[in-house]
Amino acid sequence: MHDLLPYLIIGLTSGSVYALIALGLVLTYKVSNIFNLAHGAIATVSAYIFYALHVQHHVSWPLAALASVVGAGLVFGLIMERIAKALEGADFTMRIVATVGILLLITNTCQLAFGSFPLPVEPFLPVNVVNIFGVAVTVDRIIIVAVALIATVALYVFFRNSRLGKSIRAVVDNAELLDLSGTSPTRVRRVAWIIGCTFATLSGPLLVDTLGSVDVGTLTALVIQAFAAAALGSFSSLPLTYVGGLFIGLATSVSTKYIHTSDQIVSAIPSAMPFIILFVLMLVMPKARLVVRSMMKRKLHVRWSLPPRFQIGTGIATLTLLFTVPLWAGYHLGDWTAMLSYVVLFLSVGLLVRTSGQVALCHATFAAIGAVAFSKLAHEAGIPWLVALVLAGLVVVPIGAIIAIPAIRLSGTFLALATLGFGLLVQSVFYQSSWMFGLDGFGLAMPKPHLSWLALDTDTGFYYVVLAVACVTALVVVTLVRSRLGRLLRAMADSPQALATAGVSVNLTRLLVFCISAFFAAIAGALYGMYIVAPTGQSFDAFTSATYVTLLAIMSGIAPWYALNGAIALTIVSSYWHPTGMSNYLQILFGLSAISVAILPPQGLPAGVRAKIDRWGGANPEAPKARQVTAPKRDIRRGRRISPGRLEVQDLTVRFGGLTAVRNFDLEAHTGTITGLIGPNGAGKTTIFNVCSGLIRPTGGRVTFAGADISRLSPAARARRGIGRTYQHIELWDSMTVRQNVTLGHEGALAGSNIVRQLVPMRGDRNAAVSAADDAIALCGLTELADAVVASLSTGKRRLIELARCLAGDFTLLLLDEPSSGLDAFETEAFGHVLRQVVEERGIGILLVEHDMRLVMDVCEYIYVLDFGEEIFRGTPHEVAASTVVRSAYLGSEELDVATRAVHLA
Ligand SMILES: Nc1ncnc2c1ncn2[C@@H]1O[C@H](COP(=O)(O)OP(=O)(O)OP(=O)(O)O)[C@@H](O)[C@H]1O
Repeated sequence: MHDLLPYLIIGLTSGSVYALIALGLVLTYKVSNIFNLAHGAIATVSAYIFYALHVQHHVSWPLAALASVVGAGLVFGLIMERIAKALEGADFTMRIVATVGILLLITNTCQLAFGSFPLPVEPFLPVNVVNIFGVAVTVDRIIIVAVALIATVALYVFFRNSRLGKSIRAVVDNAELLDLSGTSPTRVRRVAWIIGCTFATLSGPLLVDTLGSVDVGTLTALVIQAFAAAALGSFSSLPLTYVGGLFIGLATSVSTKYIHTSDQIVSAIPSAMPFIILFVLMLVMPKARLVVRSMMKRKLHVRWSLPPRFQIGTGIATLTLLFTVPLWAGYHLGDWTAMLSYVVLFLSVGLLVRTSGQVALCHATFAAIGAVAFSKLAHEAGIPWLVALVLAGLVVVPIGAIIAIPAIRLSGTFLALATLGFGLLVQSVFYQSSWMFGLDGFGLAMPKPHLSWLALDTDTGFYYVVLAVACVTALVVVTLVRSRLGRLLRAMADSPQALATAGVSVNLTRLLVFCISAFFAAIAGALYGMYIVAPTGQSFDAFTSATYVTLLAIMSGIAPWYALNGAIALTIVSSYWHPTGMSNYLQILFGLSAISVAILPPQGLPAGVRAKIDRWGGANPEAPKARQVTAPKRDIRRGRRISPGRLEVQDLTVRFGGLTAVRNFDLEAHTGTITGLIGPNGAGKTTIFNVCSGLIRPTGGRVTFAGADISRLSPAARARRGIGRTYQHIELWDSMTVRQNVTLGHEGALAGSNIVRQLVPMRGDRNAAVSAADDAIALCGLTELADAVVASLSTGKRRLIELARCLAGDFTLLLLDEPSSGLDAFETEAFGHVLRQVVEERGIGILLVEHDMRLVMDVCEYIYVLDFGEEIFRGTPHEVAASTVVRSAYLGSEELDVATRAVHLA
């Protein structure tokens, strides 16, 4: 034990600093839903201000510390609150992009001002030694631990007892309510941001004292320790976050005592401890804790791209230009080669981030492993160049699959965190090992392609090889984006839930896209490594993955243009124009662009100009033009009556923590009828739907469909069995057209859980899907809007599209959740008519949750009435209308009165 004490003291000291940063991170996350990746960078600023005042201008350390902690804390608190407010309507991708932008801005400004090398600082806290349990401890360590403890206790007491602290807690729970009570949520959030940033700035000088130097990298990367500590505190509990920080410090320090080995990988474990903890926590933490509260969905951008004719023209011109590069590039040729390898990398990143909407921050790691695998295969094993390149890509595919595991559990910021943690873990444990780049620092041997009859290993020859690989990659990615998988990915980006309830095994889709993306990133890494000649770990720094994602977020255009633009911005600009600090200025520009793109999504070209270009290019995609729909006079599926089935819910109970949303509920819904499920707000209707479609696991009870117990089936499997649904809060694939949405409603079950079918349709699939979509679109009166992008349509139309999507699918029972809300009286009547028609002609069943009682009474044959999660009545519309129990549950509801009168008159 006595031997252990020094490690415990070191661990407590560093852990205290981690705890401080983590507390600030949690506080700001709680009030704004923003995980600030730049939180460590804010600590860096205070460290540099302290350095400038104390070391360069000889200000006494207490004054320098006060100025750097309070000054930077206040300024950053105010700035960050403004940015967080501007980001309120932004989706999670843009939130991540904005904070990476801030990180780039801060770190590169610091590097311009103070250089990239560590600056030494003499310890300024007292270093006299005191004896604790027989161990000599310097006073500075005691001070650091005490400062963190006092700050944590003060923060806790402030939260519990002060009015402002209570307001901060209230703003987390219900900002509107706080506003109504007369306290400005903005002011409260501002205070929280100032406190949060001050906790970061406080850790800056403390860490400088412990490390004896200031540098950008170390302090900025501390955000990972902070994230790990915050994860241990479930991203919400301040005391647990403090304990989490201490735990990480202790785990790191104590493991150095016990891990003494010559094995390079095992010996790297202590320094990688925070990344290991973060990654493992992301894998094992209960999913419920990883749900971001009230996070905005992906923004509804109506994407515009050049008409195909112009794209082909631009493509030919670009290819011609790229083909002639060796003729005029001179000594810049190498940079053009690097640029092309980045095109491959950015296409791979874009497939994940832009097409499928998943922010993964580990592509630098995929690239590093690809480079290493290629070196081993081509250099050590002597495998022919092209085979080695493809094999290097394939080696990384299983790693992509492993990363897809957290992607299945996590989304948004948490996926970004887990993947960044993975990248840093690989970097700190494996980069220096002989498995990867080795300790000698000489770099990998990267053979270039060699043919006896063609000079491929010259600079020019190699340029053309990389150009060829980039073109093939672009072709494959563009084809993929336009293929069935591309449609699934775009749908997944907009609403994975809707995709799952359309019958698609979304996890498989995720797995596929991660594997494909990892494959191309590995190829890019190998090519980039060949360009560098002898790459080392530094060529693939894990943090650069965040820069790639940010860069892609600010680039316009569809594949492959965004990749080309991004690669040119990253490599070619600084190749031709390189004043001192150019790369820093460029990164600052990326950072500023990322912040502005996140805050103010680019509007692109004015609509008039776009329309003109569309006309010149012979396309007019934005105008909702009525494509000649070949809807048959009779629905081709009308003749096909489905076999009778029954959805049965037995003894269902659903609890959310202490709240029982549904209690011992039974229900039957038959094919060939419309069954109503009504009840006041909060009665538990949507919860029952979620259980039936597999989105919620009930606390008790079971669900059977067509005689089979489906209680344990996934949402996609239930959809494939014939249960379709719409959502109370419309879940459409907003970036797609009406026709694409409805067609995918049919294609979903065909893609299902089959890896090949998700990639390529069977013969005839496409025609069947288009035909089913045309029918459904015509049935719902949407023919005129078939080519309109759904994001641009009214709520009423969007409800109809959701119904059409369901009708295009091969479903036998539809769960419709408040489908008429947003429709006017005329549309509702027509809607009721459509429902009756499909039930009559196709024989499907409908379970209808609806607040429009007139519609319910009009179309339903049997109705279940629910209140506070329990059935209060069941019967025919007449019986329901006559029931005093129902009337008292709906006390004051005019709708019920009107509808009741309608029933009695009928
Ligand atoms: N994921 C959840 N976590 C905690 N509570 C939940 C969750 N989902 C629903 N609830 C609660 O369960 C109860 C039933 O909600 P539900 O949405 O099923 O009601 P509803 O009848 O559909 O209401 P409405 O007509 O307003 O949509 C409500 O008190 C709601 O706040």
